[in-house]
Amino acid sequence: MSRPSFRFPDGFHWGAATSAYQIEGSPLADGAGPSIWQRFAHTPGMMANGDTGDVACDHYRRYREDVQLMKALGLHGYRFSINWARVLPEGTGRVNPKGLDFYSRLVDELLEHGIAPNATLFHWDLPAALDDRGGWLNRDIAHWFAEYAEVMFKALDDRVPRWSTLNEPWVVTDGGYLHGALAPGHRSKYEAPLAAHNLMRASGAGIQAYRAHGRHEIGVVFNIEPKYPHSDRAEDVAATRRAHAYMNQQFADPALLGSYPPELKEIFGDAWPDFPADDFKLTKQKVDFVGINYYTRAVVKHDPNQYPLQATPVRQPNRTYTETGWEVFEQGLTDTLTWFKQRYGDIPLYITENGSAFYDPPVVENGVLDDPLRTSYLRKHLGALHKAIAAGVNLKGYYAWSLLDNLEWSLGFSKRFGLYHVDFATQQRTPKATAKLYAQVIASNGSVL
Ligand SMILES: N=[N+]=NCCCCNC(=O)[C@@H]1[C@H]2[C@H](O)[C@@H](O)[C@H](O)[C@@H](CO)[C@@H]12
Repeated sequence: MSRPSFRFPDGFHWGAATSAYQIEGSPLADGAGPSIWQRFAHTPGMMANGDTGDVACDHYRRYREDVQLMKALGLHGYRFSINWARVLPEGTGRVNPKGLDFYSRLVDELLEHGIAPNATLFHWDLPAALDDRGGWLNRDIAHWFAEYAEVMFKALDDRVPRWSTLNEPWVVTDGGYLHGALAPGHRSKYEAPLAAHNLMRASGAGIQAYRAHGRHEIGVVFNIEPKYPHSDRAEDVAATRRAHAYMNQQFADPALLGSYPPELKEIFGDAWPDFPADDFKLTKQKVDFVGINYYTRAVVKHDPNQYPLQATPVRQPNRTYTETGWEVFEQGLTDTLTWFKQRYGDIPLYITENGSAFYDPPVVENGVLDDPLRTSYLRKHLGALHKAIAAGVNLKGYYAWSLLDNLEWSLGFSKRFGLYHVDFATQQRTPKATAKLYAQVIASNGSVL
């Protein structure tokens, strides 16, 4: 029987992704202001092993070397984020030319090597100066973000073909405002919905600014984690519906439908504000694409003690789990994409992040570090993409998470997602077997799978 062909559509865009605080290092160099992650990482007890982004992958200084790694993979594009506080040290007003210059040099280096820049304006590292003024809890942040976005568009839109306003607003509010595990470390059921709403107001204002100044494409990036009921009991089905609305609709609905799902009022009760109707004229903007970050699924059961969802994930027997505790479940990627199209219409989609953290014994043969579990994850999830495309999903590209092993936020450097291994003591980059496979996938547009 002939092997199934996994050839992807002509022109399919293959990339890799990173984010500023996770790889750059030098967080306060050349006039940069502190971000909330610079502040959070230096707060005792917040970071595994006391790890910080002070050095990380030293990308701020080694970016030319890292562009060579991208070129070696044959990447079509590179998704990176901009540290807002490098460019606007106080978050608004004064522009730091050296901060802007770093991103201009990075973009030029990418273009020189035929790699399309894909810039994310906000990947969690809010300027600390804005957090001091209320941050995502202050409705003025929609204007602060639009001002920052306009500075970036005027500086780089001549060379950056694709922009995203936000990366994964759900993680910002769930981790940073409800549970407190991420910066800025708040724990409030009243703050989380306000932050979520202002994130989407800001995203809308950023898109409006792009329509006035930009010439290419802008979108927004959501993490979507499909939810499956643990049983067909009504309480488990209802818990699954709540979990789905909370993670997968809370941000896409105001952005793409101009409303919130009713489950959010059910979840937050008196903590769910009555938002002004006019706000949805701002949150809902035409997007040129949506980025979807997919990692895993959740099997959900009712749990009256779990706050605020009254739902909890159920670990599945006889399944492979990654180092971050995420089940390898590639069917969830296909299901996510077909669901997204069914709910929001035929919007061009990119997988803007997909990858896995596994422990790899440091066995290097012929200059390559073997990582069979990560390679298997990639193969399975690219196969799942192919199924979604065959089902009619308008998928334009895929960005592997991540180019480099990097700072996995409060989990530190121990969770390694990179196509390239990083020895953080020496900063030596070493390709993993998954990098070699990915390069073959790109060169053959998927046919090698
Ligand atoms: N339970 N559970 N569920 C899965 C929910 C995942 C939420 N976290 C992400 O998606 C983050 C995204 C982030 O952009 C990147 O900066 C992170 O390094 C990766 C890896 O963690 C992923």
